Parts: sequence; C-alpha cells; structure tokens
Amino acid sequence: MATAQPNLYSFPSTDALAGQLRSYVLRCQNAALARHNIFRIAVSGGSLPTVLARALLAPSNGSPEDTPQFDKWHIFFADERAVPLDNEDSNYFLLKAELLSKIPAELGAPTVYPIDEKHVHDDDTQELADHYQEDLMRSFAAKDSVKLPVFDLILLGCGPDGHTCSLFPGHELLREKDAWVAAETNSPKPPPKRITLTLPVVISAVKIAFVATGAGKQDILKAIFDSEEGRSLPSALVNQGAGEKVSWFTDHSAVAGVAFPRRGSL
Ligand SMILES: O=C(O)[C@H](O)[C@@H](O)[C@H](O)[C@H](O)COP(=O)(O)O
Repeated sequence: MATAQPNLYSFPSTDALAGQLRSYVLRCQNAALARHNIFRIAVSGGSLPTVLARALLAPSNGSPEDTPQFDKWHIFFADERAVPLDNEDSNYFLLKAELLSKIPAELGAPTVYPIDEKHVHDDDTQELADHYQEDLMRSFAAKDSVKLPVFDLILLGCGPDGHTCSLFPGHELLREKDAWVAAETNSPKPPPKRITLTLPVVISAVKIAFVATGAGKQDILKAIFDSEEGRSLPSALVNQGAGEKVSWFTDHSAVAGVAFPRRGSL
C-alpha cells in the first residue's frame, strides 16, 4: 500500500482545469515516449471525455513538449458499458464524438482499443471482459495473467457515490486480485452491464488522474479525503493504493469544505 498522499488540485473554472490537465497529460506522454516510445492511456466515460477534449484540442504553444503525438498513443477504456459502439451509452462513442473525430490530421491518429462489439449482447458479460483482457495482454505483450499491465496514465471520474471506473462501493469486484478486466452486471448507474479495469490494474499505472467538477461532488470528496468512513470507497482505495501517483483535478466548487490540503497549479 502506498504511503505518500495523493495530489489534490483545485481550479477556479473548467477552462483553467483543462489547461493544467493538458500540461499534466503531455508530461505523462513525454515521459512515456522517452521510456518506451509509446503512450498507453486508459480513459473513463462520464464527463471526462469532454474535459479531456477541451484540454487536448486547445492550440499548442508550438513546442514539441506541448504537442500531442497522437500516432504514438494507444487508447484503452478504463471501463465500458456492454452496448454497441454506436450506442449513445458507449464510452467509445462518447470519446469518438468529443475527441477522436476532432483530432487534426497533422497530429496523427491514435490506436484505439474499443470492446469487441460481437459480445455486447452475450448473456455472460464475463465473455466481453475476457476478450478485452486478451486485447490488453496482446498489447502489453504479457505471457500470462500473473503480471499486471502498467498503463502510462489512467484518467478517471468519480461518481457521487465514490465509484470510479465501474468499481462500485461494496461490490465484490473490489476484492478482485487476479483479473485485469472484470465484468459488472449490476451497476447502480445505468446501464447495468459493464466491464472495468480492476483495482490492482488501476493502482499499478505510472500515473492516475481523476477529474471531478461541480458542487454535486462536494459531499463525496469530503468523504474520500477527510473521513474515516470514506476510506473503503473505490476512489479512496485508489488514493490509498497509489498515493502520490494520483492527482485529482477539481474545481473550487467540488472541493468547497474539503480540509485536505490542495494546490492551485502543477
Ligand atoms: O462509464 C462510466 O459510467 C464512467 O466511467 C464512470 O466511472 C464515471 O467516470 C463516473 O460516474 C463519473 O462520471 P461524471 O464525471 O459524469 O460525474
């Protein structure tokens, strides 16, 4: 278990947040490209793709450090709903609409790993999870499922109940130790059938960032950062497991009343 604390950033507006998120993601990109010439990232659904698009589609200052090299990006889904890829509930559909379809050609095209659409209607959602895990194994060139994939960056949201990815409070899935990708068939947030990266995979990433904005997040952020009772919430488990590797990008209204120390810039 990590000991150092996560970083909590708070910004006056979503625009200010997006500017700092851009710097953060591009630092992660540049470090990953220096390490292995590829940038493996996993993204969630919810409000995240919109903020991410605002961050990444903003004009570059012209320096190589401030330029997304999308042709080196491999984009996975931290969680995905068991629906066809052209369904409005699909996280792939959302990311495509908000970001992928708007990337200027000169920035290159990322390699994107959607779920296998053939299995979205299977009775057993585990099939869908297993196929996605196999895709991950191929991409991370793992020989067996003992080793965990190490994403360069995982971008997450936090639900008003403290869930993240499709890891929900009190669900058995939080105890998963071996699988990389798991099935959730009873999500309290619709649609009920989903797949998700497991907690061990999330906390193994090089960097993990949450984006949480708006007054609707106040109570849950207080619980996650300031209370003992909140320690078992999925988002809090990521903080405990990954410590200083975790950065929270919030706005002032989301953290109003949170006592945990926060910073105004990277
Ligand atoms: O597909 C999903 O449902 C998400 O991946 C989910 O984990 C989301 O990130 C949170 O519910 C926060 O959503 P908001 O950012 O919209 O509050």
